[in-house]
Amino acid sequence: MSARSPRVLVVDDEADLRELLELTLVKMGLDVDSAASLAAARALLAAHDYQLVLTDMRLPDGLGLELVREAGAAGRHTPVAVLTAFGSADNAVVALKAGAFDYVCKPVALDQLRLMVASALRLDHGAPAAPPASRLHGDSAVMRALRAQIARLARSMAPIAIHGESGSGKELAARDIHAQSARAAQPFIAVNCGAIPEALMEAEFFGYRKGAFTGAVDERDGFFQAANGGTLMLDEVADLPLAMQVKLLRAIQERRVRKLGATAEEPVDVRLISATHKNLAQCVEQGGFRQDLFYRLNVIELSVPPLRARLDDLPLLTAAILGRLGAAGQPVTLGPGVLEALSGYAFPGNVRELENILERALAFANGGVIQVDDLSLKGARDAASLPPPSSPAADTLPSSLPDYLNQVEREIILRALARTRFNRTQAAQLLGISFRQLRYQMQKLNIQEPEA
Ligand SMILES: Nc1ncnc2c1ncn2[C@@H]1O[C@H](COP(=O)(O)OP(=O)(O)OP(=O)(O)O)[C@@H](O)[C@H]1O
Repeated sequence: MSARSPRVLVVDDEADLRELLELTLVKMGLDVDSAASLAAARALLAAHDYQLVLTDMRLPDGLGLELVREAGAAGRHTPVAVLTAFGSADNAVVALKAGAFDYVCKPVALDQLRLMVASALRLDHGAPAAPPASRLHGDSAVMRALRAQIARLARSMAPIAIHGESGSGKELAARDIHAQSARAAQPFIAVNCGAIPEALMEAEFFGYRKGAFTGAVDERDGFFQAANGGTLMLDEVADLPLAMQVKLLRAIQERRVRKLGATAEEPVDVRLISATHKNLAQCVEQGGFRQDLFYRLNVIELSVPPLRARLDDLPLLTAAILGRLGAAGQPVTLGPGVLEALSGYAFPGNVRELENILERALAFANGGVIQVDDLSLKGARDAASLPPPSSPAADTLPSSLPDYLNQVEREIILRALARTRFNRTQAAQLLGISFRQLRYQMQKLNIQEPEA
């Protein structure tokens, strides 16, 4: 073996398994050392640099977890992966929480072992040398702590659950984690779990073979295959129907998925990030979310604070947003008192709402200078707490809730379209939804552009 091969340490007291692991790793072109106890492992770790340590959980003189903790405490960046008995989610989760890079279930599936090892070795070669600048602007203490936490978490495979109000920057945080990880060159796929019709979910997540169902004219990959080697973000994860939760749990445990209509499963190497603005633990208590899936997804929690809890960030955030808005033409600046006015606002829609407020203000502003009046903050508050003109009186109820909601939605979309002269991109931005969502809702509600 050439001196430049990556060096890996295998720690296991079962001679058979140790040999199998050694053989597999040597075949991957690696230099392999092995140890049968913690003491032997420590001696080797003190003498050599390893790119990966793979250790059994239970060793004659202690727990493999101790190697995980020691690597962390010594500030060594050696990733440590743990072998755990199949089905013992506890061990896997405990190891990840303690800072393990990843885990492998016994009996060891060699294809999965190879994927794990390859992904650990990318830490040395694939991770961006200088991690890209964070997309999360803000200089408040909470924001700085969040960025530091992200930089730490990016190096492992541990699933991360991001919690935060709508528009607070959860997706941005997830993108940061991915961009700072050794997976950065692989895909980042974000899925809005609330936006997929239940009947299509399995096909969307796992893919399908040609002819699996009527309309399956070609073979298609699902989100898992698309994110292979990279990161899969499950946004609005609380909206997953229970039946899909079961299937997802299975895919996560087995690290394999089966396309609809296929007989064989395929291994997938995907880091999971989930996000929700709901209290997931409460959803579990109320029976809307499976405890076992919660446990698997919630290994490491990241919380993105609402904008009103970090108003110190307003100057930087505003500058960044204005920089973007002004990029097309003349620079945009703020008139006197504007930042103060913004500081007094509660931002129920968080940074996304700040973006909308500034964009709308710019449309009203003269000469690229936004004044306090242009912000129409009060209006923004009214819009948030809506009652539309045709709302029923407080003590009456609509005869049909869906019809009533459709009517409300229709009126608001029409208002936004009127304000933007039927520019759907701008109208979608005003409403804080995507262009596609707006187009879909317009079709659903039969809103048509007036003939010129
Ligand atoms: N700290 C920040 N710095 C700069 N831009 C930010 C920051 N936080 C959020 N944004 C911007 O605000 C908008 C909303 O952010 P993002 O989509 O990440 O929020 P979210 O929490 O995922 O929202 P939702 O819950 O609705 O999915 C985006 O346009 C994003 O670029």
